[in-house]
Amino acid sequence: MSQKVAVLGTGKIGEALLSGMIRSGWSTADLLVTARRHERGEELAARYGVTVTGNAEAARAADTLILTVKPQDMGTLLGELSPHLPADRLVISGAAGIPTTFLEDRLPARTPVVRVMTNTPALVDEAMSVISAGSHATGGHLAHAEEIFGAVGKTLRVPESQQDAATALSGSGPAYFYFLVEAMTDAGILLGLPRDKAHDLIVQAAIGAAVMLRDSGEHPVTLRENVTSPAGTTINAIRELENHGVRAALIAALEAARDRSRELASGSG
Ligand SMILES: NC(=O)C1=CN([C@@H]2O[C@H](COP(=O)(O)OP(=O)(O)OC[C@H]3O[C@@H](n4cnc5c(N)ncnc54)[C@H](OP(=O)(O)O)[C@@H]3O)[C@@H](O)[C@H]2O)C=CC1
Ligand SMILES: O=C(O)[C@@H]1CCC=N1
Repeated sequence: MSQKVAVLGTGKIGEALLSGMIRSGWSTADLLVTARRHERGEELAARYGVTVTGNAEAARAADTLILTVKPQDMGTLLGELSPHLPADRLVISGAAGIPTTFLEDRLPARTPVVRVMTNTPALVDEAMSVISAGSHATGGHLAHAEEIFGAVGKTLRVPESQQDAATALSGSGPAYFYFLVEAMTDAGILLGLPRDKAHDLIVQAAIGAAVMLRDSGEHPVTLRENVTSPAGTTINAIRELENHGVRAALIAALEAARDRSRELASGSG
């Protein structure tokens, strides 16, 4: 028997997941989506050939519901779907900061809830989706969440107490790398390179470094030391990074992201 999956609140993350599920072979007949705006629903139906429906109907029809609204919209969405949700349906939340207890308190008793923090590289099947069980979710529910999010990249199970940290590292993580690329491209302009060439050089350096980090088995320190010749160019740059406190800035930045994730826990922040 086919399992129906509904994506509720299909914005950037919901669409990234939906498109990945279709790319990886899910039948559109088994997928439902909801959107707040009529024109957004029409856009998704035209782009993917999926059925667009209301939140109440999705709650009644789907075996698994994936909620990809903003944390601030989660309370309203749960209010819309909860009265229509049959027992034992799996509810997966993709929202930053929102604890599984927030959903459990607003859904029918003993509803299994799984919390997932994915990231935008889902669009190119290179996401990291960090998965935690709520109090009524079983290993089978976690495995089902892994099957769904495995369509768009890697998955990792963590205790829910680590979700705010995971959100700071990997949910927000791509933004830090885009920021670094943007800043280094500006440096290329300062050094007299045309912007398009500076961009290409930095992006390829990022891709090469990322593949080596993933595939070489070497520690990042070793990889950096291998680039850093005695009395060479790289050590001059590293000294400036240390002088400007870049390491401390990154630690503080991720701590601030973790703190914001904690603040979102009420769903109203
Ligand atoms: N963007 C990212 O990099 C990541 C985001 N997340 C999490 O994913 C979630 C979604 O983020 P993102 O995709 O960026 O946000 P978007 O605003 O792009 O998507 C959320 C969508 O939900 C819709 N929506 C809101 N309320 C309802 C409702 N009651 N019924 C149906 N649809 C509704 C919104 O409609 P409308 O268009 O009218 O606003 C919007 O299209 C957030 O909780 C975020 O924390 C997680 C990992 C990474
Ligand atoms: O900035 C945010 O709140 C979302 C969650 C993780 C990435 N983007």
